[in-house]
Amino acid sequence: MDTNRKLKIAYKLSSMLKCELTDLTRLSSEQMEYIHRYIKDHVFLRACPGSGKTEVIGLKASYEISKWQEQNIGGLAVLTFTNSAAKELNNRIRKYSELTIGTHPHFIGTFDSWLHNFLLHPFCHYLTAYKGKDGDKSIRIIEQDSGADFMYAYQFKVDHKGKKVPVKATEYHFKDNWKTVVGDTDIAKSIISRGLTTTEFEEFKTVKTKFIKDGFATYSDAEFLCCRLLTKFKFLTQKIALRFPVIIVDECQDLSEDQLTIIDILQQKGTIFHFVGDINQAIYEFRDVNPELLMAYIQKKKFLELKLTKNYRSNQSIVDLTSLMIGNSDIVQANIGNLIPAPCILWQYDDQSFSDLPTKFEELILKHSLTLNQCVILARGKSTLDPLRVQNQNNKYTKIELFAIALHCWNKQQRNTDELTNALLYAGKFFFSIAYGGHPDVKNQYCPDGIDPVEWRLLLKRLLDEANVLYPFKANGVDMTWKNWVVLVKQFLMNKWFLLKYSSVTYDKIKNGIKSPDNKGDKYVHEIHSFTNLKNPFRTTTIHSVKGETLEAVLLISHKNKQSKGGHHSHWFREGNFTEEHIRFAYVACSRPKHLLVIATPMLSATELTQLKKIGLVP
Ligand SMILES: Nc1ncnc2c1ncn2[C@@H]1O[C@H](COP(=O)(O)OP(=O)(O)OP(=O)(O)O)[C@@H](O)[C@H]1O
Repeated sequence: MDTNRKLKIAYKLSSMLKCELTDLTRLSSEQMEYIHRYIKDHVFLRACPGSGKTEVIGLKASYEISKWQEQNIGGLAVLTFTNSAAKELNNRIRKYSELTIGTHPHFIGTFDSWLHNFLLHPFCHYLTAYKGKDGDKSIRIIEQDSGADFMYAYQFKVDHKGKKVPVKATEYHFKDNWKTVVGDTDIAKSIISRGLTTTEFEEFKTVKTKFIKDGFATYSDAEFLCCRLLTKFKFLTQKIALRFPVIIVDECQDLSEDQLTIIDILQQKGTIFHFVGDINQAIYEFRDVNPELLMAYIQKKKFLELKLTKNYRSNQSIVDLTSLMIGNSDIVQANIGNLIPAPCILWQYDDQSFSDLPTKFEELILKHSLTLNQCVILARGKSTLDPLRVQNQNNKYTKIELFAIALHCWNKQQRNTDELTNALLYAGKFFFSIAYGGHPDVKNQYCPDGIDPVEWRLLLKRLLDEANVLYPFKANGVDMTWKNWVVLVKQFLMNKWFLLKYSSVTYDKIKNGIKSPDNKGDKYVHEIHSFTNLKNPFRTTTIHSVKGETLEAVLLISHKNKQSKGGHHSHWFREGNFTEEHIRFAYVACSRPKHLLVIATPMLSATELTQLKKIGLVP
């Protein structure tokens, strides 16, 4: 698009929308092209990370809404997949358009809320004959992991691996007009994958039918029921297609198979679809999302493909590295310069240095004057991160301090999950280090070899409960010093030593190691409170939870062993094979930061090191 045309469109839009001319002149030709594009063609806007999708959809929707009166029928739907993304879209559209209070006849929200409000709740009872309660026939959505008591009415037992295993109606769903059952939990998947007998299949179906007839559905059931509704009641499909003649789907890579079926039915009745997204950021395989199906659909229906190829988020080094990860040979241009000379860094850790990673990251952040709360530590799974969530500055607690912290976390009023995890972790480390030899493994709360991890956890819980005599760290209402507290701890350990099954030493052998921290004998034990508040200063979270975000720096940590499901660096960087979901997870993580990306791996072989250097990481 030449400059004159771009300027002309910018003038036109600024007179129609609530925005300054400069908001529009900074847009790229690609962005402008899509915003100004005729709405009545099916479009796939293929966007690279950081290409300003949200901004572009906000402007596009505002522009279409401002012209909508002419069309006089139905409304525009702008759909996305998480509540936070829906909120952000809503804000952008309101910022540029005249929408003030409601959005009628338009709809801006999640795909699920759109489906439930316009199809499931008002019409599903025609399909299921649900009688409703007090005249309300809307469906109650039940979470897949619901532990509610009433769910026992929708549970049955299946023979599996020599045992009777309970299965709830929330653990699976049907597709293909009740012909196929799909597991949604590990156990249901495992049962279904070994093949169901006809009787078992019928039992799955009977229990699900009862669940649905009683007015309940999981999210997957809701999609299935909506597919059934649209297939069975053609007049309804026609009405929905007229009600929403155009639908824009943001983050289209997250569309599930059933959602795609719903789209296809409406498309055949005339609804126009605009898909906006990045196929390489599809990370919802667990709920039947397969980007290949989406691409096949786009090609079959001959969607017009437009592209956003400029990255406004990250510097060129980060952009180049992420392109290499997914085998993208197109040039993606970065629009910000390098603030840091070599912004893609590789660290290697061993068991000792692992816990120092946050401190090392903090030093780097401060050195480059980045904003701490815009920097995040990421891993694929929580287990990699658990040991890093809380620690003192160098994580070198003495044995007795570990025990005091464990008790402090355990006895917190309204203990949250982090505190529970930490209490077990610190207690595990304490008892492991005083009573057992061997290789410590943080994963199962330092469970010693030969002990069942569940048994170990129960033992830790029992010891922490029975140690309530040692907490709070007071005697007769007065704060205790370490010197005095050690005496009580020793007494406790002597009495409870028999509980530490298979310990490799006797209490007598270890008792001298139970002592006050160096130079702290006369200090108060309760000062440990401030230790436990010394959280690692970073948001420490999984890749899933930063999807769609822009950050200043990311430390992405590889799990230490290859057995981790997609959490090890060898699952992320695969020459010649770019289709696996593990790679897309790493791609989402690496494409979040603006200025700095650090990848921390366990010690690497020479070949691995060469491979990581080749994609642009600097050791
Ligand atoms: N034309 C532009 N000029 C300057 N900055 C822009 C432009 N378009 C978008 N941006 C900025 O680029 C950043 C990334 O945009 P955004 O978060 O919308 O990307 P995205 O396409 O949704 O990325 P992802 O899919 O990776 O989450 C934002 O800070 C946004 O304000």
